[in-house]
Amino acid sequence: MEEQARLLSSMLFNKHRQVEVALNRSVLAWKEMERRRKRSSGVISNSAETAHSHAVQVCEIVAVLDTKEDQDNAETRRSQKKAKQHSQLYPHAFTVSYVRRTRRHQWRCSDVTFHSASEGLCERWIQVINEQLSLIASRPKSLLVYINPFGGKQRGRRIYEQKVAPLFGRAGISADVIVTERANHARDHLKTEANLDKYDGVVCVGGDGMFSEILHGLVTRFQTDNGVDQNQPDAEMVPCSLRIGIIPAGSTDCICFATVGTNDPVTSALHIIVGDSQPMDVCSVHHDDIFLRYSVSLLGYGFYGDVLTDSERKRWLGPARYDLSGVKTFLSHNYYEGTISFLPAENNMGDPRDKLQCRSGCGICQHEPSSTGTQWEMSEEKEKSDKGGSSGWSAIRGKFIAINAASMSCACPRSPKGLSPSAHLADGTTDLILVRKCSRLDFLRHLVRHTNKEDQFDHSFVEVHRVRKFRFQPRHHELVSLEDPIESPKKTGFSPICSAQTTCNYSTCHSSWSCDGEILPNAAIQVSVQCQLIRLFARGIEEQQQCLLEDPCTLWAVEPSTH
Ligand SMILES: CCCCCCCCCCCCC/C=C/[C@@H](O)[C@H](COP(=O)(O)O)NC(=O)CCCCC
Ligand SMILES: Nc1ncnc2c1ncn2[C@@H]1O[C@H](COP(=O)(O)OP(=O)(O)O)[C@@H](O)[C@H]1O
Ligand SMILES: [Ca+2]
Repeated sequence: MEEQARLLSSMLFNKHRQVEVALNRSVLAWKEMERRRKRSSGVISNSAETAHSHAVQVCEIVAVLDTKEDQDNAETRRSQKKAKQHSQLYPHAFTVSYVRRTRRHQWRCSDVTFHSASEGLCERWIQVINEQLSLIASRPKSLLVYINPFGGKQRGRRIYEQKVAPLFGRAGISADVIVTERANHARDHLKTEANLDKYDGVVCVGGDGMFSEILHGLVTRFQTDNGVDQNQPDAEMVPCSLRIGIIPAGSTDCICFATVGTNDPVTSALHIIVGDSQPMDVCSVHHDDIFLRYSVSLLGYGFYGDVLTDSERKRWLGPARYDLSGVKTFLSHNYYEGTISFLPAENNMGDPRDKLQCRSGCGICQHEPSSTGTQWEMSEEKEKSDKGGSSGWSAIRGKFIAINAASMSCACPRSPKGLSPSAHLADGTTDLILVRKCSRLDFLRHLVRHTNKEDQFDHSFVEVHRVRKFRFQPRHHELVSLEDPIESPKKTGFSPICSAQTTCNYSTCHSSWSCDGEILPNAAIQVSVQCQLIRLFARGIEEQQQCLLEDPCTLWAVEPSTH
């Protein structure tokens, strides 16, 4: 940690022990005086929080508040006589609320209260800490919150009111809350009505489907306001300046899980409060040059499309609908024919099998969209110059059980490493996973590997490509010859378990695309990745060692500038 001058340093009391408290521009630290004397010959620990020395990054302070009389008295009531005397001697106090990391990427809000005999000193501490917090421009002050009361286990409203709103209140964030009354309420409100100038961000309380509504509302609003025609697949899109926060209250919560590392409402609320920012790729999906939808997580045809279609009929089951539909779809064991064409990403963009996971501060995602745009233009150039010959595009025709495009890992509680563990959140590419026709047992092996440490791509029937664009054409669109009738849907291995089809028509011989949990109306699609089109109130998944400050003791090394 770079040594910085202290802004403030005082002898205060915490839990009736004398502590030296010091603040510089980046760290608030405190250590017990008595214990320090006792361990003069001992080793000073390097960790962020030892028994004697504590440090909190200023950027992770949630709030500092004057500690009210009644809190003080409550503390006194709990303690013994000595403590009571102590609190009479030091009646003034302030409380710092800060982010504390717990297990599995979860954050909690902890409090530390410092007491003093001097009211003025406490006021000074509150003022100086607040001054430092106000310098953090990335922190939101005003938010627009949409709650889906019916997402997941229908706990969205309660989660917001009980876990999130109190934290926003403590951090001094004002929030306008809209509880949605119908599907697409949030999307439509954002598209046309909401006065976005009033807000520093939009918060979505719900699942991936609800996030998708917010995404569509915001992205469409920004394109409309800037005269961008979304029906043009090659239009240069305008990034959204408002960040989106996700309070997970859905069934899969993949977008939250893959960007934060957990689907925990309190953790998400704290990432919003500290003003995190995580850029994210968005795929635009078109059919015959008509805009269909945007996707940030999974575009899945075949298996995942069929699971979703079936699960929609079982919404009343809540999140369990996916398990039931998953088993049913697995047993159906359908495969689908078609041609997938794709424009591969440049070699320096890594490979879906390179085991380089996208983590907080990921180097691959650090490129500004403009620089990635340059590479993109090079690909476009290559594509144009090669027209008629062997272009940069590749095409694969085949029989597929699943075609998945994962623009991020798609990690979620069901699959903690995700569909494509090395996919990047903001690199301008999507990982195309092609699962060819195989036996049920092989497909089961492939699925099970999503839940353990084995490589789900290490099968002869699975291939994976990192791409910037792709197109899919189902076979029934390619073939019109009656001499080559198409059966539907195709079964592999055993005889059909679910309803057998004997004739083919458009509706039965194709699957559907699941687009972040919404069904697309067309099977033939064109997809382009729009690099870093949106930003979330998140920071990507933290490496474990990022959870510790380097050395809180460095703050003690410099002389105080203020007392
Ligand atoms: C034998 C064990 C097999 C386990 C396989 C697990 C593989 C799970 C990968 C899940 C990827 C999820 C990608 C995200 C999809 C969501 O957008 C979508 C909608 O979410 P929500 O709005 O919150 O409901 N969820 C799904 O499509 C669920 C897929 C479940 C598949 C079993
Ligand atoms: N008030 C509402 N009534 C009905 N549907 C809604 C409402 N608000 C949002 N939705 C829709 O509910 C769907 C599922 O929402 P989501 O929050 O993702 O829950 P889940 O993860 O359980 O699918 C979304 O497609 C969204 O458009
Ligand atoms: Ca990506």
